[in-house]
Amino acid sequence: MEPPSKLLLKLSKRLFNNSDEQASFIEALINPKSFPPCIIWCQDKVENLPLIVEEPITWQPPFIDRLSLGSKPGQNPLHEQGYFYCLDFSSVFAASTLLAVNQPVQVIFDMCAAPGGKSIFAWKLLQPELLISNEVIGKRLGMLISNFKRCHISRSIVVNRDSSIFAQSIPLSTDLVIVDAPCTGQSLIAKGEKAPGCFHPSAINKNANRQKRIIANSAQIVAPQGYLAYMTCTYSPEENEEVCEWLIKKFSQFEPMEINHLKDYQSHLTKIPCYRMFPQDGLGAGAFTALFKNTHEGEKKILDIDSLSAIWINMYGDD
Ligand SMILES: C[S@@+](CC[C@H](N)C(=O)[O-])C[C@H]1O[C@@H](n2cnc3c(N)ncnc32)[C@H](O)[C@@H]1O
Repeated sequence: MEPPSKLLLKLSKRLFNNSDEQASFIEALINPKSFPPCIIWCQDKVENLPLIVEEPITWQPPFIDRLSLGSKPGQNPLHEQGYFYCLDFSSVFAASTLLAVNQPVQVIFDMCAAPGGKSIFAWKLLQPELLISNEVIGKRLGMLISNFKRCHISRSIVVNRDSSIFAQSIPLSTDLVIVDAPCTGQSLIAKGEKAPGCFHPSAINKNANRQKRIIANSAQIVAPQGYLAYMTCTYSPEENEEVCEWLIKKFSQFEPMEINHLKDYQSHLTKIPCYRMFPQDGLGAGAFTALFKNTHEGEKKILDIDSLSAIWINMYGDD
């Protein structure tokens, strides 16, 4: 076990006032552990799943199962048959703000989609008429498309453009935009994975600038009365609360929403409702999440699918 770096110590002091909390956060990072895996049921659940399912958290949606530590759901034949998609509980936590979306959603746009977890969660929960999943990095498209094919994610299209293109081509057209932003990935450390330079101020700054650019472009495609969800898997306030504060300053029509089921996880690092899960909570390596509503009244613009230059389409349930 390596001693905590100065940068990690500094971050812990910014995140927690209490020295015990600082110590448990640092301990979770320098002494990583495994967390129970989860699955999203994309098709109907099967009886007698040959995997041990943990007691659900109170707000856990019925299409999610948390499995016992060490379960390998990806090796079960039902996985290959597309019954479920595997993800970690941190992703479930982050996507769970979407449980607060309380109006019908016709179009969902996932701006940072590969390998597809948040897209599939949103598709299953909100059953949109159309799911548009964008992945800007070409070599990550294969896994996104193969997951959608395997899990039979219908009425969906995959696109591959920079967020600025969509801000221009499909403004005010989408009921829900998800930004699961590229980030420094500090929570990977709590899983025993590598994230080189993730605590370094220059990496944090570079990511924060990219996140602001992506969320600003994404905000422009949200329809009046639509939603914008922002999430990361990193701990730095610059990439999380500060991006959200920047967003509402720049686009004052976006109102951050209170998420009742996450109130115990509310971040004390900002006055606006934002939610964090930490590795020392024992459920997952950590996540940040917030949901905004576009309070503008007005007409939603019609979305021209042809303008998107889709690279994969499954409109009829075939793949
Ligand atoms: C945290 S991952 C997304 C995980 C995915 N939402 C899921 O739940 O499976 C962030 C994604 O953003 C993509 N990305 C990187 N740079 C980007 C950019 N400039 N604009 C949009 N997405 C970007 C990455 O390729 C990566 O796939």
